[in-house]
Amino acid sequence: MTTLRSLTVPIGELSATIGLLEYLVLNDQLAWIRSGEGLVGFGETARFTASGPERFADAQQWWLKLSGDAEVQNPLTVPGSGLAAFGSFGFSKRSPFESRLIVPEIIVGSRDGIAWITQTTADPDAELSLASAQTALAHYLDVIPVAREADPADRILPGILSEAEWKNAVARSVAHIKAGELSKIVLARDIVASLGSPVSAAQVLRELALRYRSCWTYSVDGLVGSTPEMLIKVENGVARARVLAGTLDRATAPADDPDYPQRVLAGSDKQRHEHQIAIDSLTRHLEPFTSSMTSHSEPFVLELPNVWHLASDVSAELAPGHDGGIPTSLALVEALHPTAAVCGFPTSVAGELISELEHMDRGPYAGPVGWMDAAGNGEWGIALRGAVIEDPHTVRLFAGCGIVAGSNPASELAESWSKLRPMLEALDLDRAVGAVQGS
Ligand SMILES: C=C(O[C@H]1C=CC=C(C(=O)O)[C@@H]1O)C(=O)O
Repeated sequence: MTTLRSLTVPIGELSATIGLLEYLVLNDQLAWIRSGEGLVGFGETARFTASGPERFADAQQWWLKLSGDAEVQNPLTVPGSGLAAFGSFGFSKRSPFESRLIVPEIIVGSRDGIAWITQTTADPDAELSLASAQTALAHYLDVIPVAREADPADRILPGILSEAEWKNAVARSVAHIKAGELSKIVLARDIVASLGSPVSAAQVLRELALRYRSCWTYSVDGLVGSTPEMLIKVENGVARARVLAGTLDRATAPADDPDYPQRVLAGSDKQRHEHQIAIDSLTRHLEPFTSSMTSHSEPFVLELPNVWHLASDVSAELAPGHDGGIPTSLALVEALHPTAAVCGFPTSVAGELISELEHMDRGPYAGPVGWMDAAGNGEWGIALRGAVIEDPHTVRLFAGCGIVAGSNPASELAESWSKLRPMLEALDLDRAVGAVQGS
């Protein structure tokens, strides 16, 4: 294995209004942005790939060795500064999708008003200095951004299942739940954006990061989106999660009824049941790694531009493990994925039923996506409200819905469209939806 060298240098403050968004220029951009802050990566110095049930453990082993051997110069103590990797993991242990960790050549980071640049090289003779980092960054930024216009040939095509087939799968899920085999399953579907002119991933990311400022906008190797759900983040020994389950579409909400989300979402037994299963699964799996844990006693209503969600924030002090060390963010990801917000309960029964009823490989959709650093910190969202860019003209969008005994197939289908909307808007395809609905 090669030995990496990395240098981090603080840089002046970023633009207060757009922050890191000005660095979103490439189609193969690595990104993790919330409210203009986070990490943006350029180029690639090291990569790890794996699939199967051991993908998290293998990635962890690779990262510990790589970061342990690296020569790191980092004057900052900010999570994400110094040597760091972006990552995306497959949802299923049976998926052929290659989970990956990527160490970029350049990272521009920003957090709580502190900004920095990190350069990482595998070349033992390469110069590492602020000047070399700025030269490399300038080279990546030296592209003329092409503004993609909606193309008359743009189409939305049905995915693996037609709408009727997917509603049938929801009805079959409800029957399994009523038969007592499981209490919740999260059933997903895909649609395909077929584009007349090539997609601009950078433009999609900028649109998402501007519209969904409170979400985590991500981009790793063609997986792009803006997720409202934090699987786990670790910062200096403290873990935090944002659990979501329970959804209400804002597009069909009455304009003159401010209590509507509280009454219809927070007041719904069906939605609260769906949420409770998700929060229970997260806290049960996180608890063994903690010395104390706090969460809201009641879920709150999270308002996003497209939907309202029932949400619970969890925070926990991490306890040292058998080796005396605090668990890394990736170790927690391995323990927590897949939660009942994207799989169901019991996990194994729901997982089996998902493969039987969805008829598709989720790939990285609903898998962990994010970054980690050499100190064990990291932020791993759940790859929701996103898409896979399969080629410049083909983008596959995914959305899923928690199904419980009280679920109705037509309502779940409508809910899945509300979750597809962020990506459809970012692709300028939201007006084309009517053409495929009802297929
Ligand atoms: C599975 C998805 O959303 C999950 C997260 C929040 C709310 C959900 C729900 O209400 O069904 C889902 O559990 C998705 O967006 O594809």
